[in-house]
Amino acid sequence: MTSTHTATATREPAAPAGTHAAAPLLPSILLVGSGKMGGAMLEGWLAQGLAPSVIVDRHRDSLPAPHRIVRAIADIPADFTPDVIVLAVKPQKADPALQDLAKRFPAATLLSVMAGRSIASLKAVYGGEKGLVVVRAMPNTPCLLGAGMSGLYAPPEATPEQKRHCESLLRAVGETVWVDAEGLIDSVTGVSGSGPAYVFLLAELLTKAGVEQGLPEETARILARETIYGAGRMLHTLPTDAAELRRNVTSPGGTTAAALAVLMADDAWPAATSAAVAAAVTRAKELSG
Ligand SMILES: NC(=O)C1=CN([C@@H]2O[C@H](COP(=O)(O)OP(=O)(O)OC[C@H]3O[C@@H](n4cnc5c(N)ncnc54)[C@H](O)[C@@H]3O)[C@@H](O)[C@H]2O)C=CC1
Ligand SMILES: O=C(O)[C@@H]1CCC=N1
Repeated sequence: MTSTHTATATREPAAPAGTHAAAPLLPSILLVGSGKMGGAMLEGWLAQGLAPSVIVDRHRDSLPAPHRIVRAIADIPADFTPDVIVLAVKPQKADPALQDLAKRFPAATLLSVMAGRSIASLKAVYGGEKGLVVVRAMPNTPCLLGAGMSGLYAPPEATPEQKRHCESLLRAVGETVWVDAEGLIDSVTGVSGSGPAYVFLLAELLTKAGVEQGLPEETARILARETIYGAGRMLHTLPTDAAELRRNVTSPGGTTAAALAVLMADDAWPAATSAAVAAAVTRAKELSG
């Protein structure tokens, strides 16, 4: 994996939505799909200063001027040509949108955040027109708070400007890394694209375990949530790596050692985490199209 933004180089995430109104303009976009992922990115982009853009989604009603919202690709204003088309619909539902986009924008920079769908499959559906360049990205929903993590892959034909445009959009909502093989986007999906769900599951399970140990549910929920937040902040902020931070909590012969003996057994978290990430990557490859 290559990284133009290493963890140390871009340690601080983009500011949360609403705090960077005077930031330089991001490129203009045509965002197709403003659901959980497209909508999360859009909130950050709007806060950061997006060049006049158009959003296509039946399920979104309003957008601040000068941006425009339309319900279908056929309704995109005739005077509008985006710097980047961002495709954030479900991978299994992208083909009709791709075919409509191809008629309107035969030459375009397409930034796909869809899990699995390969560049080859997207270009095959887009048609034989010359000039389509597809960059793939795998963001995650913490983009909503400017704390996203995105992996990007650009094919050799992508120009520096196309790469810069795509990277600037993801950098506006969090941290970015470039990978140097398209298949590694599936690996990114298994780790950080789906990753927030693993952490939310941990919060659910810690809450349940706390209740089993006699805590009121709301108390257990707060303990779990704030523990994950605090540990995440330490990981993000301190130069210390995760293993060292874990050891710092673990007194010899103490309570944490007792818990970790259960969690770190070969057939417990080490095996379950590897199998879970592998399952996500396998599913991404099934969706490749
Ligand atoms: N949810 C997540 O955490 C992540 C999702 N992704 C990717 O983002 C994409 C979207 O996922 P979600 O946001 O979770 O799904 P979603 O179902 O919340 O959003 C999809 C949106 O696309 C809209 N849509 C569907 N067909 C359309 C069309 N032809 N034209 C315009 N809009 C259309 C729907 O109205 C909906 O609002 C997927 O490809 C997924 O793989 C990537 C990273 C993380
Ligand atoms: O579950 C999914 O397929 C998408 C991609 C990564 C996160 N959500």
